[in-house]
Amino acid sequence: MIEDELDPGFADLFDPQDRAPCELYLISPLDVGGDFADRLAAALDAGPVAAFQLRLKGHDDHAIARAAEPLMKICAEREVAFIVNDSVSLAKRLGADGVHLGQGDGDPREARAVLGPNAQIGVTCHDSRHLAMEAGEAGADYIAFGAFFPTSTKETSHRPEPSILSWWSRLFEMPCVAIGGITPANAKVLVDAGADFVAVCNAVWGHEQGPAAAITEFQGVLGR
Ligand SMILES: Cc1ncc(COP(=O)(O)OP(=O)(O)O)c(N)n1
Ligand SMILES: Cc1ncsc1CCOP(=O)(O)O
Ligand SMILES: [Mg+2]
Repeated sequence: MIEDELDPGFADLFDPQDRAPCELYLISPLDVGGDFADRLAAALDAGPVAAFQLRLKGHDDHAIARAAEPLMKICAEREVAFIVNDSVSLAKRLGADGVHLGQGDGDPREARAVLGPNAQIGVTCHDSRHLAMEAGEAGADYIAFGAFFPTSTKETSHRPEPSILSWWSRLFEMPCVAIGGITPANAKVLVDAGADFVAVCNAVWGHEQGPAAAITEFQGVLGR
């Protein structure tokens, strides 16, 4: 595989185990109505969370902006980064901390020009080392690999091996996010491989005992 040939062989340049502890990156459910604001607050109060991504589909910007307002406040009060999925213009309009871009969601360079130097810009890289290096060159702040495990949250067609996280974290300081079907029961392999963040949706919002219980369970497996 051509991408494997890009590995220059500096296998132990950085040890993934020496990186900062892995942190939680929460992805919103598609419906943030009803009591979701209370559920978000409960989740964020249950343990450290680095970032929350508002991931809504099929709504116009006005509706997303209305939904975002109380959630942004909850995040800001707890110093949790508020990331908008898909839309640079919406991230700008909301004054969000950053934007997450898929491969079809726009160019990180244009996002930087619009959002400025302090914005967090993340880029989906599926299972591709090539896309990850491209995103790094384009000025991304983090790259995301996935889906590592089966998920019903999104249709996915890429299934990286955890070793892609080790490869990345040995060579680059830029943080890498692992996403896709991650639960407290399967996260450890990604943490040990070098994930800087695990991005999670269903394991938190769909947890039988509620989101706070999920956050507590994740805390038990995020240490290296
Ligand atoms: C942290 C993180 N990683 C990956 C994705 C997926 O982004 P994308 O490929 O654009 O798919 P959608 O989420 O837009 O359906 C993400 N949102 N966040
Ligand atoms: C948005 C996204 N991108 C790749 S997998 C995925 C879904 C993550 O949600 P879950 O943690 O429920 O699998
Ligand atoms: Mg997208």
